[in-house]
Amino acid sequence: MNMSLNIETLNETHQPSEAESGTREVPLPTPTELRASLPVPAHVQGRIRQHREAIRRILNGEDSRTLVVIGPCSIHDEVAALEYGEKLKALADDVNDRFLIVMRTYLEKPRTTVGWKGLLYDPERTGAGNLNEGLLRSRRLLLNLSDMGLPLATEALSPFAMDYLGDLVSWTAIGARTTESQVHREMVSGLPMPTGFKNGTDGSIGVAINAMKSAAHPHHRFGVGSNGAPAMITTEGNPHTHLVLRGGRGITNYDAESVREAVSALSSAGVSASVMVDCSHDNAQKQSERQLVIAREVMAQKRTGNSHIVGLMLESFLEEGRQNDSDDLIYGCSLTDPCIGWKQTEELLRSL
Ligand SMILES: O=C[C@H](O)[C@H](O)COP(=O)(O)O
Ligand SMILES: C=C(OP(=O)(O)O)C(=O)O
Repeated sequence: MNMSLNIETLNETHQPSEAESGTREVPLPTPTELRASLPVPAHVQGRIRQHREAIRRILNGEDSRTLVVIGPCSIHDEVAALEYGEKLKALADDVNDRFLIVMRTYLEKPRTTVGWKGLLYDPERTGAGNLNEGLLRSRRLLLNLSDMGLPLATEALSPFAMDYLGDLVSWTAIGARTTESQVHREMVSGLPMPTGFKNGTDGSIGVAINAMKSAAHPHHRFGVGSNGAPAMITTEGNPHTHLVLRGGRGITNYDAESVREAVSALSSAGVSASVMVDCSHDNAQKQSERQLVIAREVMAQKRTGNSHIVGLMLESFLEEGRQNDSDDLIYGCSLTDPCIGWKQTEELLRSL
């Protein structure tokens, strides 16, 4: 793997310039440059195409397995993420007859107000931000995880980030805070992988339904061309989208009645009625162990005939819970939302 694009060279050749407003600029490599310096080997590219297709088949009801998008709320430590990935890959192979397991590799975090925004923005978590380093470390991590044979999922928060990393991703989420955004809907219209739209933070599913309709359409949007210059990007429309139920404003929406209502609204709107249930976020009300109860309850709905439920999302890491950032971090424990630990994860997926 060619690692020749290094941060020092980039920062030397592109000195920050002071704009009139007082904002600062640090140039970044173009997406083409970053992809060329850390390319995806041909065998991994082939596997990613297969993973995307396997997910599409589940969404279309052609494969009865359950799609499980699982992993840390956010990645702050690549070593722990790789250890988690190795364990998850072994487990995924064992339960492959029932589940298609996709690892959450969330490198960007949407914040309610402010907070650490993820490895991509601030890999050292100093608050200073370093997108050059964040891009290199994020792409390297996704390459290493992909090389293990794991399908990867992420939340696409900045449309620019997908230009740098999207070729390594098999399933994408648009988060509750951005489902209503036209810019995100336009981006999904051009994404080559299946994408889930979360319901809004207030629990509304109408915004996700509108997002699915919009993303299925062609769009013209602002973007960056392959030479790194601004370009008008024309997208074809992404027909492989679905709703993710994550609860909202403290109210859950994973129960049979809520799922039925969602399926009926999706069907009336003429969009895909396949639903993934996010067992975390407002459904779990920040109590990680509630995810276990929710996953069992949702799988029971599926077993008793609700074929519209195609997937689960779970937040899981090596250690249970969460921690505040400090100089004395617990290895493998989330810095953002609480996660179930590895032991709980393994027990859950083997027993479901
Ligand atoms: O998934 C993680 C969080 O719920 C999301 O990023 C919002 O976090 P915040 O409310 O702590 O900012
Ligand atoms: C931020 C996330 O979810 P949501 O958009 O549902 O809050 C997430 O899945 O990490």
